[in-house]
Amino acid sequence: MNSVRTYTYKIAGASRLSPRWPLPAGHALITNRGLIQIALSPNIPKYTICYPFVRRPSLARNMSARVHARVPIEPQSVDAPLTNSANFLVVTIADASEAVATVREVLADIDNLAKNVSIRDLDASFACTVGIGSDAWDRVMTGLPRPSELHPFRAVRGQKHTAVSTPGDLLFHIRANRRDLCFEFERQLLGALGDAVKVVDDTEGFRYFDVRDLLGFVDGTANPVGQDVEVATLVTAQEDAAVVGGSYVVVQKYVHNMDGWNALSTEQQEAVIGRKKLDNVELKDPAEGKQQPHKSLATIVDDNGDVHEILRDNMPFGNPSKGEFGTYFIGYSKELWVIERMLHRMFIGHPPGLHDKLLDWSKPLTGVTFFAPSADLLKKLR
Ligand code: HEM
Repeated sequence: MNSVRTYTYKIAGASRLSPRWPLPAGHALITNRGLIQIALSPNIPKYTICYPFVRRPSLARNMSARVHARVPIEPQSVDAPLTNSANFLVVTIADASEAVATVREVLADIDNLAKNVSIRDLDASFACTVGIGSDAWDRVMTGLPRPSELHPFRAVRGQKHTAVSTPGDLLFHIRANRRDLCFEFERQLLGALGDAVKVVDDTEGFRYFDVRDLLGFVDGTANPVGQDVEVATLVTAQEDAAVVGGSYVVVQKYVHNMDGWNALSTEQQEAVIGRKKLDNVELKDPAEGKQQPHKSLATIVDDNGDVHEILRDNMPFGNPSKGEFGTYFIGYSKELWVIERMLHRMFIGHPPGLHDKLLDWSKPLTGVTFFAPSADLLKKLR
């Protein structure tokens, strides 16, 4: 992947220069939306002001003073660490205009609601990320910019399996190392929302042994780490200057046919996933045109050879007494098309017809797309 990173800051009274991409390393660009983007190579520290500015060095001199007063755009806690417990709460918003007003109030104040709970154990890595669905965006975020790629989840119909599209206006991805913190936050949140919303799904996820899913495989290994998390998940001005710092979020609640899965040999299961079960070592990809494992179908390489990563925070869920065993898939990306292409390759197959065999034992019950705006954009609801 390209090693040049682009950071975006809000600055006061920015002037206008027409965007020119890609921005070379060590160059900065002032956009017409009051944002400055600075492309840095790894050997230039993050907060250095870089010269020359694109096109107009005289403007650069004027701007440098203002850049010192920059305020980094604050994302939501998309990059929160993997935790032991989580709730994936999906709700729809009632029709009444008072309902929208209540939702706006609660979302604008969500950081304070989170503080109520997180302070009670600062080591528990409590975080809540709010996602807003396509239809709800125009109702809730009135007067604020709309993410350019945001649209309702598009069902993907393969020959054998379908990625269904289901309702959902808001997602609350609640995470903590303590179940009681997730519970308490959800209690306060739903209390504040009252009958402005209707819960369509609330899945309680738990960490299972060494980060394994209920199929027995370590899940999350190929996630980006360190600075690559931000690169994979947060929209920059290159993708969409209006919603910088936000992230697309796709969720799907899968249930597994455990009897069928357990009837396979370990080698058959490993061929489905593309990794060894015990030590998690990656298997070699089969030849092009042959049945591909899950991990290869979910790897997106563009025409330039760049890999487009996403951040997953999948969680097992279930209830043995009801025969329920599942994986809640959640993927964050700065580009919605990346997750959509993964789904296409999984359900239609690559080549078409050779779908992801994981689906023969995993059925999605839901499918919803959201956009998690930056924390700054949420505060604009105040
Ligand atoms: C039943 C649901 C699913 C299960 C149990 C599951 C499990 C796994 C496992 C065990 C791995 C290999 C280890 C790792 O890198 O994490 C993996 C990789 C991956 N999965 Fe899934 N997955 C599921 C659904 C999905 C969906 C719906 C997507 C995307 C739309 C997805 C995207 C990925 C990606 C991007 C990788 C890493 C590929 C790589 O670069 O090696 N997964 N998954």
